[in-house]
Amino acid sequence: MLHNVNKTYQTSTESLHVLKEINVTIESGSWLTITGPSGSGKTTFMRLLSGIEQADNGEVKVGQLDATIAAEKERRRFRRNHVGYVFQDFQLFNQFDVLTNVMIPLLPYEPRKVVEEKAVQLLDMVGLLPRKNHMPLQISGGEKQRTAIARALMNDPQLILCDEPTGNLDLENRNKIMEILREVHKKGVTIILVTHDPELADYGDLKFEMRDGHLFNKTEQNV
Ligand SMILES: Nc1ncnc2c1ncn2[C@@H]1O[C@H](COP(=O)(O)OP(=O)(O)OP(=O)(O)O)[C@@H](O)[C@H]1O
Repeated sequence: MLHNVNKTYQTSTESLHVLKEINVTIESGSWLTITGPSGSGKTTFMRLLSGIEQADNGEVKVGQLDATIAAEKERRRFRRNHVGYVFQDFQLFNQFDVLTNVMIPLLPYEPRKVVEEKAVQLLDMVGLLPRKNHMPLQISGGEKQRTAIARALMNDPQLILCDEPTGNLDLENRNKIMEILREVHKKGVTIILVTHDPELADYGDLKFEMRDGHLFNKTEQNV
């Protein structure tokens, strides 16, 4: 839930008011899609939800976390335990194989054997078990994104933030990624998807558009 939220970035030369009076309530288990021009504030919105950034004012509450007042350490713990983040550019570690990339988020916290078993299960779910020992540079873009999704699911997140997850992919891979996200959503995970793809923008229970830092609810117009 975001209530009257503003976010400004301060650079050496200017103050950039990126999010303006954002108000939105997202029910647990829903699927929210956000479209909007480049630079309108979509990624910043996601960064507030994940607790990476903090708002200037207003309220940001995500599950049990009051991100407005929580300290950095608490926000990091919340992110680690409850949030999965999927990026357009995958953000895999090229020096580690697919399996290790998926294991990374949990490795510091659980026994290696347990982590590996879980990573193998998730790689199986996204259809990548045969690629588990490949390096990221040896797999396709679609496979990289499926690896990144498996990694994002390692902590059994209640919320998955997908920032243009299919932006670099062809139609076939886009559809595969969406199919996986749909399966995850069926299990009750909340999904927030930022996309420029008009077909994907039509997907979801809630449809919003970000324009110049304002978030507009487009849901009613589509029902
Ligand atoms: N750390 C930062 N410091 C200063 N300005 C920033 C910072 N991060 C983002 N901005 C600026 O804030 C504005 C919104 O950025 P944001 O990444 O949220 O947009 P976006 O809608 O996600 O764009 P795109 O669709 O291109 O990813 C942009 O003008 C960007 O240049």
